[in-house]
Amino acid sequence: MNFNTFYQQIAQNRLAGWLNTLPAQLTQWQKDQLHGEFAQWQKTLDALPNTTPSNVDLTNGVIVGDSNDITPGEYKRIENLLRKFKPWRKGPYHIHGLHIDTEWRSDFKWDRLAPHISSLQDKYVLDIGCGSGYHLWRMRGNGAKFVVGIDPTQLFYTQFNAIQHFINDPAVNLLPLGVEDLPELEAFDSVFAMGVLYHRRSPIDFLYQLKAQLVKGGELVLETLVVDGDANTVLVPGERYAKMRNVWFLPSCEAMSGWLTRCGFSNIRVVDTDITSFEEQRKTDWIDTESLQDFLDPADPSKTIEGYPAPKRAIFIANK
Ligand SMILES: Nc1ncnc2c1ncn2[C@@H]1O[C@H](C[S@+](CC[C@H]([NH3+])C(=O)[O-])CC(=O)[O-])[C@@H](O)[C@H]1O
Repeated sequence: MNFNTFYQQIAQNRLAGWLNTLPAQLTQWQKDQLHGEFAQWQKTLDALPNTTPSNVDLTNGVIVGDSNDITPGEYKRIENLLRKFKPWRKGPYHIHGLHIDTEWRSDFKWDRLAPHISSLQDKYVLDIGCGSGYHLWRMRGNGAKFVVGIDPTQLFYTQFNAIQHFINDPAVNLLPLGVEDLPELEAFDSVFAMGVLYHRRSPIDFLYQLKAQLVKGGELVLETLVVDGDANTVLVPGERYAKMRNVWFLPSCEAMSGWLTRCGFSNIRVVDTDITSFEEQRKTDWIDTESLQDFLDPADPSKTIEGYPAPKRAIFIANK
C-alpha cells in the first residue's frame, strides 16, 4: 500500500498533473482501510514468499515462472495464501505452475478484442473497472509503456498486489479508485471500460468521463451487456438481472452506438458480440459462490432466472 513509486513515475511522465489530486485521495483511502478483512489481507500479502521467476509471459496469458523455480514447500505456501483471497473472479493466472482457475476466462475476452484494437506499443493505457487486473497484464504484454487500472473493490486490489508481488513490474499499476474519482486527465492513448457501463446509473455521464481520460484521437474500447433491438431499444431490468442487483441500462448495439455518437466519439465500430458461455464463466474451486449456471433459467438457458435475455456482450471501439 505504498504509492510512492507510482507518484515518482508519474512525476516524470505525462500523468504528472494527476499529482494535484491523487496523493490526497489515496491518503484518505489508506486511512479508511486500516481495519477488518483488508488489514488481514495485507498480512497475507506480506507472508508471500519472494521468488525469482525464470520467465514472465504476458503475451500468451499471465504466466509467471514454473514450479522448478521454487521448492514444493513454497508452492504449497503460495497456494494456501492465495486461496485466502477467494473468490478469484477474473483470470486465469499461472504462478510458478500454480493454476489459479478463476470463475471467468478473461483471456477469452482478450482474444475477442485483441485483433481489433490499435497496437498498444509504447502507449499509456487506462483500464476502468479492471477487477483483479488480468487485462492490465495482457496490455503490458501487448507492448504498453505504462498501464493504470482503477477498481474500488478492496479484494480485487489485493489480488492484483498478490500477482504484482511475483511479477514486480512498476509499469503496471492498480489504484483503488472509482471512475468518479478521476480528474479529467486527457492523457491516455487507449482507455478500456469493460463490464462497467451497465453498473452505472448514468451511462451518458460515464461516457463523458471516459472521453475526458483520452488524448485527442485516442481509442476507447468499451465492452458491455447488450440486448437485441433497434436504435430505440434499451432494457432497464427490475431489481435484479442474472441475480445482480446493480444493473441499470442494457442498450442494443445500435442504441449504444448512438450514445457514443451523442457524446462526440467518432469511428464507432461493434467488433464483436458474444453470448456468455459456460466455458467462459463457471464455478471453479477458486470461488465459493454461484456462477452463470445458477443465474440462468434451468429450463431455458437463453433466459436469465428473472426471464430476461441471457447475458450477451458486445465490444465497441471508437475514437475521441
Ligand atoms: N465506480 C466504479 N469505478 C470503476 N470500477 C468500478 C466501479 N464500481 C464497480 N467497479 C468495478 O467494475 C468491475 C466490473 S467487472 C469487469 C471486470 C473487467 N473489466 C472485465 O472486463 O473482466 C464486471 C462484472 O463482473 O459484472 C468490478 O471489478 C467492480 O469492482
